[in-house]
Formats: sequence, C-alpha cells, structure tokens
Amino acid sequence: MITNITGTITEEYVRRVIRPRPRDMHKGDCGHVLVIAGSAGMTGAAWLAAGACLRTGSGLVYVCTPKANFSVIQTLAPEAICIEWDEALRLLSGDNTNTGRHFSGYDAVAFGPGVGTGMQSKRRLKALLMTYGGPLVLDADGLNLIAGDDELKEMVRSYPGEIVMTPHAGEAVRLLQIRETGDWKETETRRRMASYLEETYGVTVVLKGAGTLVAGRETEDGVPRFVMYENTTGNPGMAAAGSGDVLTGVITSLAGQGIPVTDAAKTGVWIHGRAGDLAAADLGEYGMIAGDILRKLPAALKPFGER
Ligand SMILES: NC(=O)C1=CN([C@@H]2O[C@H](COP(=O)(O)OP(=O)(O)OC[C@H]3O[C@@H](n4cnc5c(N)ncnc54)[C@H](OP(=O)(O)O)[C@@H]3O)[C@@H](O)[C@H]2O)[C@@H](O)CC1
Ligand SMILES: Nc1ncnc2c1ncn2[C@@H]1O[C@H](COP(=O)(O)OP(=O)(O)O)[C@@H](O)[C@H]1O
Ligand SMILES: [Mg+2]
Repeated sequence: MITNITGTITEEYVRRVIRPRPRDMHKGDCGHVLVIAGSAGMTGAAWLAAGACLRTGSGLVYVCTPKANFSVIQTLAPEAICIEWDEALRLLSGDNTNTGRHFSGYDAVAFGPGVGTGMQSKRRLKALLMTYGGPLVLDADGLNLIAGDDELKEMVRSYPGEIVMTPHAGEAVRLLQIRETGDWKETETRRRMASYLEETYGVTVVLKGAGTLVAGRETEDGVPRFVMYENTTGNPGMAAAGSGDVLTGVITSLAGQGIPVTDAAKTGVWIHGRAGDLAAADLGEYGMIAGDILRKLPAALKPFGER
C-alpha cells in the first residue's frame, strides 16, 4: 500500500481545471445532475447538496427526496426540480416519456446525504448501481449502507463508471470494517485509510477532515498510477452539521460538467474549503454554519470564471 503524498491541491491547479466559460455555452452544456438525498426530518441534507450543485454551475439540478420535503426545497432553492424516486429511476433508465421535455440523461448523480440506512434506501442504491453507469458520488448513508452489505460492496467494485466516495473518518472506519480504536486524526493513519479504501473499492476516495485527502488514479503516458493529494483550504469552523453535504453537491456538479472524477474531487475539496474560509472571514469559526459555506461558493468560484 502506498501512503506517500503526491502533492497538495493548489490554487494554480484549480485554475487549470475551472476555466472561464465559452461565450456560446447553454445550460445543456454544463451538466444535468441528480441528487438523491434527504428523508423525513433531514430536509437540510437535500437542500445543501442540491443548492451546492446549483451554486457550482450545474445547468439543471434534480433533487430526489420524499414529497414531504418538496415545499421546503422549492422555497429555499426554487431553481431545483424536485422529483420522487419512481420518476428519478424512470429517467435513470432513459425513459423520458412523462417529463414533457427532451431529456438526455444525468451527467452525474449523488446518493446518500440524509437518506437513512433502511431497506428502502438499500434497494434504491442497488437499483442506482445497476441502472446508471455514469459518474457517481457516494456519501453519508450511501457509504453506511455499503459498509454493511457485501452485495453492495461487490456492486461498487464492478461498477462500470467512475465513483467518488466522500467519507469522514467515522464512515471510513465503517467502510474498512476496522475496530473503532486508534487516533483517526493522525496523519499517517489517515493516509493509510485513504490508500486502503482506494485499493479496496477501486474508487476515488475523499477522506474528509482537517487536510482532506484525495486518493485515486491518474494516467501518465497511458498508464494509470495511484495518487494522493492533500487539500490546503478549510478551517475548523467547517466542523458543523451539513458541511459535508455541501461538498457532495460541489463534486457532483463538477463531475456533471465533464471534469474527470479525481479532478472533480480535488477541485471540489479546494473550492469547498475556500468557501469555508470566506465564511469564517465574515462570520468567524464559531458562528458559521453549512448554509454559509453554500452561500460563499459563488465568491470562491468567481476568480476562476473571469476572462
Ligand atoms: N440537516 C440535515 O439534514 C443533516 C443531515 N445529515 C445526515 O445525517 C446522517 C448522519 O451523518 P453524521 O455524519 O452526522 O453521522 P455519523 O456518520 O454517525 O457520524 C458521526 C459518527 O462518526 C464519527 N465521526 C464523524 N466524523 C468524524 C471524524 N472527522 N473523525 C472521527 N470520527 C468521526 C463520530 O464518532 P464520535 O466522535 O462521536 O466518537 C460518530 O460516531 C447522514 O446521512 C448525513 O448526511 C448530516 O449531514 C447533518 C445535517
Ligand atoms: N477541522 C476542520 N478543518 C477543515 N475542514 C473541516 C474540519 N472539520 C470538518 N471539516 C470539513 O467539513 C466537512 C464535514 O463533513 P461531514 O463530516 O460529512 O459533515 P456532515 O455529514 O454533517 O455534512 C468535510 O468537508 C470536512 O473536510
Ligand atoms: Mg457527512
């Protein structure tokens, strides 16, 4: 197992990935994404993830969440389209007969924030992995479901498309099925966990926390090689409920805009941390909340869109 750091994620790198938009761009060019998130009492997770997709530049954002959450999400983010699971699945399988519009499929899908770990969520995750083959971001309860189900583990390993997993240390411990002892904040331990997760699941791994790590594969001279980068943005004010749900939306949006998932993950964590730093500069590390990180995404992204 390799635990060497390939490098840090820098502003110069982000500038190479996020380019000023072509003048003739239209919303079909910048990604149609689906966010499967939220449950009764967890509307916020769906709003934060979907709102982050909108604020990162997605052309069209669908939120699949229970109907009881629709009015809150439509009030906080009326730009998003709320749908229930049956419709999301129909669109995933390419059936657009009931949409009343041309729909060519999702460019990226997120699954997990606040969905719960019951049988219904498990069935939906299995259906998603079987039906969709595009870029997929798995977070929170999506990861908890995988940790507890061997069939899901195998489905992730054999998924035909690209996957990003975004565990915090607690979720990483569950995914690796290690005993919950040890100092999960220790640098070498975190590097080992990120590397082992990448190797075990064959996905891009975002191990969140202070100095978020991104482990994945990059192709050099036609040969894929293991890489691991450490993020340089972010602050302890981000240790607040829902901060990770915002990150899920940012990475999903970037992947939906055609950025390969390891680059979407690296760029996403940098932008998310930068938005957190801007929120802390305005409000301080104690008072800032996840919604403030979401609201600072435009300012974090603005310099990269300027011609
Ligand atoms: N408003 C909404 O709708 C919101 C909805 N949300 C949704 O709620 C769901 C549950 O998500 P969650 O992350 O709160 O619960 P969970 O995975 O049990 O994590 C806690 C456990 O993990 C551990 N642990 C955590 N971080 C760690 C670290 N860095 N380093 C080390 N350990 C760490 C921690 O251990 P402890 O420190 O307590 O011993 C504890 O055992 C999820 O679907 C999410 O999307 C939330 O986003 C909130 C806002
Ligand atoms: N001390 C810290 N320094 C930098 N970033 C942090 C710190 N604590 C938390 N974060 C960031 O905040 C986010 C928390 O995500 P997560 O634990 O999934 O929260 P939630 O599930 O409540 O949304 C991650 O992106 C993590 O990197
Ligand atoms: Mg989380």
